[in-house]
Amino acid sequence: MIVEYIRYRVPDADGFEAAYQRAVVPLGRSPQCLNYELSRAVDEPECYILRIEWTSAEDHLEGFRKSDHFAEFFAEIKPYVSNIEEMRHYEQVITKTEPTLYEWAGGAAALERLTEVFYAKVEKDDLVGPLFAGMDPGHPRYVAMWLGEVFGGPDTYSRERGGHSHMVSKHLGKGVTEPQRRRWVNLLMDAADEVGLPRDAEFRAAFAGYIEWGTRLALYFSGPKAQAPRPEPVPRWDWGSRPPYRP
Ligand code: HEM
Repeated sequence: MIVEYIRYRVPDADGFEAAYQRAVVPLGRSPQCLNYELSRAVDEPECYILRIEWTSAEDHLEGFRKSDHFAEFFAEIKPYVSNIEEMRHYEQVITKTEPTLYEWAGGAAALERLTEVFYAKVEKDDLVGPLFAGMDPGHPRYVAMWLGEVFGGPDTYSRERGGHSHMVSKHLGKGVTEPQRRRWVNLLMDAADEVGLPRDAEFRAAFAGYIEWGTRLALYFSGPKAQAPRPEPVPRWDWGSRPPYRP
């Protein structure tokens, strides 16, 4: 993640804020933008800072800047370009951070244990087993790499396995049914208990949230209406509205 700061000095506060209200719609829709915030200086109301979290500087410059979202965004804020005093990408050096879901889960070793136990169950299962007939022996490890990256660990899946589009393409045409999706979820949750993934409510809610979301996407991408995936970064999942409980 990289943070872009844009500092403005703008006399026309109302017009500027209204333009940004419109501009953040395409900005927020773009997959490269993780978050944004526009703030006004309390002691000097002409000064604004726009803070945008991007998945990476390259995703910002090569992905967002070349997308239709950028064209829409730029059309709104173009009149204020000459008011920019600084525009830079910043790397975080020191921050107050929560542990990632990856760290909380126990890192790569815990996720590899999880997927090993899970796929052993999958292979024996009458409903989902046939989908995985002839499965690549590396599959459990690849899925552990994917989960690790999603949950805030290293970007190994992107670097070694072709990232988001490769993962999605593996599901195309598989024709997964809703009962199969649900069985996949149930078996994964059983495996999570069996290998001792943390049982606290906050972790399990975030974990289940991603699994619910991810399996519903897998269902869609495996089905007849699926469109080929657009290039986009591996999704990142975090604690949501419940950070880890620490008494
Ligand atoms: C959160 C949900 C899911 C995640 C994170 C996930 C993850 C993955 C990943 C990373 C791959 C590609 C591995 C590689 O790099 O080769 C893959 C392939 C596959 N997934 Fe999923 N998946 C999910 C849901 C599902 C569901 C619900 C099903 C079916 C019930 C399913 C069936 C398959 C199959 C059949 C393959 C191809 C395996 C092969 O190469 O033979 N996935 N999945």
